[in-house]
Amino acid sequence: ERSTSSFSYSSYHTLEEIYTWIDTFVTEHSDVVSKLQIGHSFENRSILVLKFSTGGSRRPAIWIDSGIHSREWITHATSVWIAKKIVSEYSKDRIVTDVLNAMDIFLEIVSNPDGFAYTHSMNRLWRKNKSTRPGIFCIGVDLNRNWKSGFGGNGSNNNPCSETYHGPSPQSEPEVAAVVDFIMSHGNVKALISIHSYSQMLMYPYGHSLEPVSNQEELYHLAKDAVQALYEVHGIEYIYGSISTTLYVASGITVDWAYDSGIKYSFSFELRDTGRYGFLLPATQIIPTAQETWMAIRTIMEHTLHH
Ligand SMILES: CS(=N)(=N)C[C@@H](Cc1ccccc1)C(=O)O
Ligand SMILES: [Zn+2]
Repeated sequence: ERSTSSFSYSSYHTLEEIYTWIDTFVTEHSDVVSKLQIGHSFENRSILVLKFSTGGSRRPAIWIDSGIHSREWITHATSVWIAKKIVSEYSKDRIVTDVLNAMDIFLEIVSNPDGFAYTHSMNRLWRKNKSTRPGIFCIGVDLNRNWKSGFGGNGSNNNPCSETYHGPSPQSEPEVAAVVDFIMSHGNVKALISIHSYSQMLMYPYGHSLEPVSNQEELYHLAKDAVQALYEVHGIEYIYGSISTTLYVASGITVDWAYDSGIKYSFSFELRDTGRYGFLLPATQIIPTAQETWMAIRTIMEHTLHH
């Protein structure tokens, strides 16, 4: 469509609709937003990242990704709404203005485009990417088990038919390698937020081990403040803590790699709900979910700016 104001933020959209929206959004806000292509998926779809920047060069940055698990549709929809929120709050909201005057924000809305297209075409509950390998008869790698930190450990699976198949080697998947290459070459990413659904949780490393990270106290209190900011919007309650102690042991995950790569503010969200609808969250909950999630993310951004 010609303008993002005719886009329905309270509906779920296809990959093509989101990619078209991205082009319109960048055109409309070209003073602050640009579109980067950081790579291609296994099936050769573009992997796109929105860059929010008000100037400078190689400013400290915040990375946000959603949709690594393709069936978690609420996460892409939340990221689209948040993209719009960032540009509408700049020069209005003091925290957003301060953040964007000092830092860049990178937002990868569709981290698993092949899987996402497949959830629209063939299998709504597809989770993994769509990679195939000779002699292996099951499709896809769990992109939240393919990262180097703790790769192949407990809470990931060596069986290609498993939903938590970690792949043949760390970063074997183009969708993961593209993000690793981008963040490593940028070299100044201070915070990473990886958005999943569902369970209503805000978690931080480690997933692959029970040992606390060095700044565990700081992350605990930041998560507490973020969850409180979220709660104040619609009264939705989140639990928070380290992944391995709050949820389960999971190895080769995004936030463990980020943390071990020096990104000390690494978080993973599990958005609404707690299982009533699960991955099939009704579209009527998109905007309320995005509104509350934004307040938690804004809290994390503010802390990152000042520490
Ligand atoms: C329901 S789910 N698949 N999003 C749960 C998700 C939990 C998790 C999130 C972040 C880091 C580690 C683990 C996973 O198993 O990958
Ligand atoms: Zn997930």
